[in-house]
Amino acid sequence: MSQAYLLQCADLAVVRGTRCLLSQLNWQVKAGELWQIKGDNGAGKTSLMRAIAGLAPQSLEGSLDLPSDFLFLGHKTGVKSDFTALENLRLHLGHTQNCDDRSLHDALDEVGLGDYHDEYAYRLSAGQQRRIALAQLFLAKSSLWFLDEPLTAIDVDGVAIIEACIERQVRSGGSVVYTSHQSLKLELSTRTLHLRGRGQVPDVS
Ligand SMILES: Nc1ncnc2c1ncn2[C@@H]1O[C@H](COP(=O)(O)OP(=O)(O)OP(=O)(O)O)[C@@H](O)[C@H]1O
Repeated sequence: MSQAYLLQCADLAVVRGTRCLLSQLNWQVKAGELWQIKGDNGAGKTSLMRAIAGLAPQSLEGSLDLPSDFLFLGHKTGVKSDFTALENLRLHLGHTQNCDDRSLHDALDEVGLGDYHDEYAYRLSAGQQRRIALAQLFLAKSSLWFLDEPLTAIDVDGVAIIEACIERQVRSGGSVVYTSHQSLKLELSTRTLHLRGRGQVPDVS
């Protein structure tokens, strides 16, 4: 893969069941770029991200090249209710990111969960549970982030935290690909991949 590109898709198609969602996707993401995947409900934004992230390999056709250490935050939190906030964060990071306990605590503080490190997730609100997952943005060393609807259930202060994380990632030479039905206020130019649904070729702009 060329050094300049973090993601390269060639002639990609995404299929769910018998339904082709998109086809002939030729798309490259360069280091330092911010991309928004747009499209109506059901156009295939989540399916595309999950397929690229390797979570639904059976739905993907075509060729794909990306770094192995990418970060994927799905629109479902994946938080386990009978684990504490700290345990969940440790679980999310798995073996891929070697983080000491201090860094984990600091990340939970950064997302406003300072008083909840040892609270079981089932005792946290929807937005607080989501913030556990978002704490990864303070720990991930990945060059490429995929964020699927990161603003879901997040309040105004939380949105500002996510915006700052995205800005920092892109300005430091990483790349972010995100979906959102809400607007992000970012001092960055954003490129767009527009999914038109029904197996059509997406627009790149
Ligand atoms: N589990 C599933 N099995 C089969 N088909 C599915 C499944 N989940 C989604 N689909 C199909 O894939 C299509 C795209 O869904 P997807 O969640 O990728 O859309 P989206 O663009 O992210 O939508 P939204 O904006 O509503 O989140 C849906 O219209 C549906 O037909």
